[in-house]
Amino acid sequence: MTAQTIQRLLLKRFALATGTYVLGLMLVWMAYFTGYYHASFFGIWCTSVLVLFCQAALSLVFFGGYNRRFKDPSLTEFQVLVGLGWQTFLISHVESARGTFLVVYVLVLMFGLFHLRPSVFARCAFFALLGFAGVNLWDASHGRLADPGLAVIQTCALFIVFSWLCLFARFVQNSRNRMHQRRITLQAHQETLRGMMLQLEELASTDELTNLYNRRHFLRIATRELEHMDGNYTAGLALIDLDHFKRVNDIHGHAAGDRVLQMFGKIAAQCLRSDDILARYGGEEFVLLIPRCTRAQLVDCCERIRLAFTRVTLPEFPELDLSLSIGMSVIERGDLMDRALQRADQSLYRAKHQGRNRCHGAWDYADA
Ligand SMILES: Nc1nc2c(ncn2[C@@H]2O[C@H](COP(=O)(O)OP(=O)(O)OP(=O)(O)O)[C@@H](O)[C@H]2O)c(=O)[nH]1
Repeated sequence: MTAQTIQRLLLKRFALATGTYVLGLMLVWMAYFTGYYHASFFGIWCTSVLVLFCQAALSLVFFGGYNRRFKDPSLTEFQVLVGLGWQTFLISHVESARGTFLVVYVLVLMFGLFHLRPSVFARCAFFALLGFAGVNLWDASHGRLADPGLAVIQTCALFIVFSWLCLFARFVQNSRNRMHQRRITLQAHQETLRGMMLQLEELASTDELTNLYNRRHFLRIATRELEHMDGNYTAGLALIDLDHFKRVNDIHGHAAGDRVLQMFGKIAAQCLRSDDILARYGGEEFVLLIPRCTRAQLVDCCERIRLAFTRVTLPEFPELDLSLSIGMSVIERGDLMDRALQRADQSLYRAKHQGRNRCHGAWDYADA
């Protein structure tokens, strides 16, 4: 959850609390007009203004984002304590209706049930009980408590309800912790799965001998590249085939052949830019796609690869004489990959038949 989403939730919660205060005040005024709230009109008016003023000040804190500077940006404990303070103040002004207003204690504490740590919640409940008992004791000491027995029963009832709420708060907190733990475990599993997916994708797209892309992956990304091709540019395609590779295998063994294939991958990659796409097309044949490339640039690049490969030496096979042939084709916007590959293949065929160790472009024949 982002900080913004959390703040939006906190604002909603604060608005809910303010709405509850307004309803509470309406209840107090009803109690006043029905004769159950004992205060002067000025007194109840001042209390109402003060309650609304407190909420207005808190709204400045929340809507100004200052709540984020606190360790607990929801300011739940503070809000609950303020609510309990007002409730105790209300209780001290009602006598026969005191029992009716007890339910407001539960309402205020419910506000902190899901957010406060069990110990903090218990502290708030204790504060509420102390307030209620204190008001009754104060009234008793001033001879104003009409029914002391009822006050004792009410205090005991509050104690039982608060104890139950404390247990419930602990249960809620434990459930939340368990869910949090599960979410973390789930996230860790997701990370592992994502890593495994990446590994699988890499395995499925890479030729394990040369570490180059395989044919399937090349066709996928090359086709995508052609689809997004800019009409102002052409792309270069080359089919590269190692010359007399069968001989390498036959004379020096399969391991030597493998080393040569790996060497080619390394050497060719050194001659290319990072966005050029080189792949093993099959056996000792490779394919290269150079995005945004002119005919001249394609020839330059292929010649560079050809010459670099002829200079390759393997210390364990010093007598190896390596070369390769390349068939090239330029792709324009709207061209099909299959057709471009066919042109490059025909050029490669000609390069082979004209003596190998050379690069041939499809345009050489098209223009002729
Ligand atoms: N060592 C090794 N050899 C391979 C691999 N894949 C294909 N080959 C061999 O590559 C050789 C290809 O031979 P040919 O298709 O006759 O081609 P060539 O000998 O290079 O002849 P030209 O292409 O006409 O120059 C075969 O002997 C295959 O066994 C591989 O992964 N490792």
